[in-house]
Amino acid sequence: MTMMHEPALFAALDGLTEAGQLRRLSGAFARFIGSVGGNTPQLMAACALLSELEGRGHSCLLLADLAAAPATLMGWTDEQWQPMREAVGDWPARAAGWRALLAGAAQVWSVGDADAGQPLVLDGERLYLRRYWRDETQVAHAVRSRALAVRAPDVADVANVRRWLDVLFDHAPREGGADWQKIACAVALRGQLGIITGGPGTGKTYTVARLLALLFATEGQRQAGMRIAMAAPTGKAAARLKQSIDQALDVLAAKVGPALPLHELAARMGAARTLHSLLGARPDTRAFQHHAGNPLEVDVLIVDEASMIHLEMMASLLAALPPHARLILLGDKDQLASVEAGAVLGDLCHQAEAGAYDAATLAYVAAATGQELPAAYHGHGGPIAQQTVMLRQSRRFGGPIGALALAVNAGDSVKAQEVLRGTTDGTVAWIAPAQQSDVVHLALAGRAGVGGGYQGYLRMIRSGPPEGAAHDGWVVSVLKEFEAFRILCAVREGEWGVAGLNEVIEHKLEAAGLIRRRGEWYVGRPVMVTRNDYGTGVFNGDIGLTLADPARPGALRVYFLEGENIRSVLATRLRNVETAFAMTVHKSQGSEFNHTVLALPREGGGALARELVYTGITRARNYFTLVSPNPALLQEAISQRTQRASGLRGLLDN
Ligand SMILES: Nc1ncnc2c1ncn2[C@@H]1O[C@H](COP(=O)(O)OP(=O)(O)OP(=O)(O)O)[C@@H](O)[C@H]1O
Repeated sequence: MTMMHEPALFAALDGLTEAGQLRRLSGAFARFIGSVGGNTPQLMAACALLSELEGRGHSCLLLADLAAAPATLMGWTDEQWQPMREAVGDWPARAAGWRALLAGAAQVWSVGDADAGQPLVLDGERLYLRRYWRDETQVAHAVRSRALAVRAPDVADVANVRRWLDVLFDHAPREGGADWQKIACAVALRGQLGIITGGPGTGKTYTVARLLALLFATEGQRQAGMRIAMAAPTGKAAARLKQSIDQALDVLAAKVGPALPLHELAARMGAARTLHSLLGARPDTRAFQHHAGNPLEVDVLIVDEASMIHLEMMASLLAALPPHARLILLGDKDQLASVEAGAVLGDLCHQAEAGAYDAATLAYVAAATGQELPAAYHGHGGPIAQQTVMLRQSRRFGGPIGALALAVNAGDSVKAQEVLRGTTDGTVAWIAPAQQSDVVHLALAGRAGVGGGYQGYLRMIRSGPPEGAAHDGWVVSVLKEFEAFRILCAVREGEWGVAGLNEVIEHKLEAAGLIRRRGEWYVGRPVMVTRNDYGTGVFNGDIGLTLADPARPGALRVYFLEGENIRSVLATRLRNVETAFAMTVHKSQGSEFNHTVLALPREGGGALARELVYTGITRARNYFTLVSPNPALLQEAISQRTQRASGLRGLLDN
């Protein structure tokens, strides 16, 4: 049956799609929902918005947002919004009005009522696609029960913990004050969940290596069979985690000597894996081999770069973890959230800055570390806050890059501009207003006095391996040289996006004689994998370099660096890849480059926010260059925060 309102509403949805403001999928979803039950224009409009928001990373639609200002929420102009507004007619101005309306729809399950498996879920003041509601509820439940499983260690145990902590952290923090690293270890030790957040170089891996040693030291007989696994969302981040932990354990082993067999611990840990591989991803299905019915065989699981984990993955991970196992999440809560829906780490850490530690935690921390936390960190933060510690002092990020990251994170664009303009030692530079040719120049030769640029690794490729050098060793050095520099884009499309910049950079490198393009594949082409491919063992986000195959004249192979090792795949076997001289900030998470260039576009279009700029800056190890055609845009980006609608915080705090 065609309803009276449908033609106008369909036209409005199509209009928004054509204007690039609505995914085709969102319009189709609204139509689908309208076709499977009684249909009102309000319900269909809400569905289109819900689906659109899901595509932008939100896990639900807040009815208050729906009632207040959908155009602002969606970033639409009044003109773009009006046709939909008119087609819908009566638009309730209060969340309660929407709630009553949606609760009456046959396609919506109101939590608490009899469940008939409807596709939409109304939970309080939030409307969900069922899958996200289920994932969110499961994550909240699993995380809470882990956090609540805090053991109250007896006095002798706490004394033992304190003794070991004093051995493992044998000097006071540099700037005085609380030793958050030590506190993080103590807190993570007492339960099945430990969340350690902090910016780059604040010692997350340093701390977790000590936590492992502490576990090893305090578990007594149980340590012998302790199964430890390490994972991260990407292969690169996993390899980095493994490398840092191994190094930290080496240093520690030398320090503690035979009192603790740390080499044995390191040997027992094995490689770090991607979450996909840990959970046993299978081609063509979202289901994993490991789940509640077939849990992972681990006692301790350390997961790095947790800000990149999306809601569905977190739900799968928690489901697959046996109840007795300890989960340690490491990550920077201020980084960009996952591309897919959810901002799980941000939600879990929403009280991390404040601490909000209750009396029991404060007493335990005092007993286990000898530290009385200042009143500013006291509170009633709920179970997750008790198991969360934020590391606040960066060891690597002093100087202008650190100051810039701090200013951006604090939303202080005046300070950020001061650092960008006032830095004279070359560590930070701002090219604005910039031309595309400025980026091209950086891509070729880097910045004067600072270096970088792609000519270094391309020259190494042209010269080939030195006499007598092993091929694999040479490939590692070429890959490392390539990894020293990267151009990051805030957006995908347009002159200042990934596609536009890759095109002009390739052109320039070819004109300079550094690459010779013969069709899609050529020697020196950096590529990024855009889809998991189980056949070849490459995963979304992996970055490789194309080189001649030493075993097959004329053939090309793509080499991927993992720690000190390489993996390679014949170029012709890789289907879902794109050129990666320039890549998005999103895809750069989990990586760091000696010199990082961040290119902002001419206009923001709602895509730019503080988290994106912060994530871009913190990818730089020693040098950072900001390139922007429109200097005013930086301020706009810094003032905007990414807010993702989710019910997770509420569920966690209840
Ligand atoms: N308490 C400390 N004393 C001495 N050195 C430290 C301490 N904490 C961290 N470091 C050193 O600082 C550097 C950064 O630490 P680490 O790699 O653990 O930081 P991170 O937070 O894991 O960084 P990333 O964000 O890159 O993962 C390392 O070289 C580490 O050895």
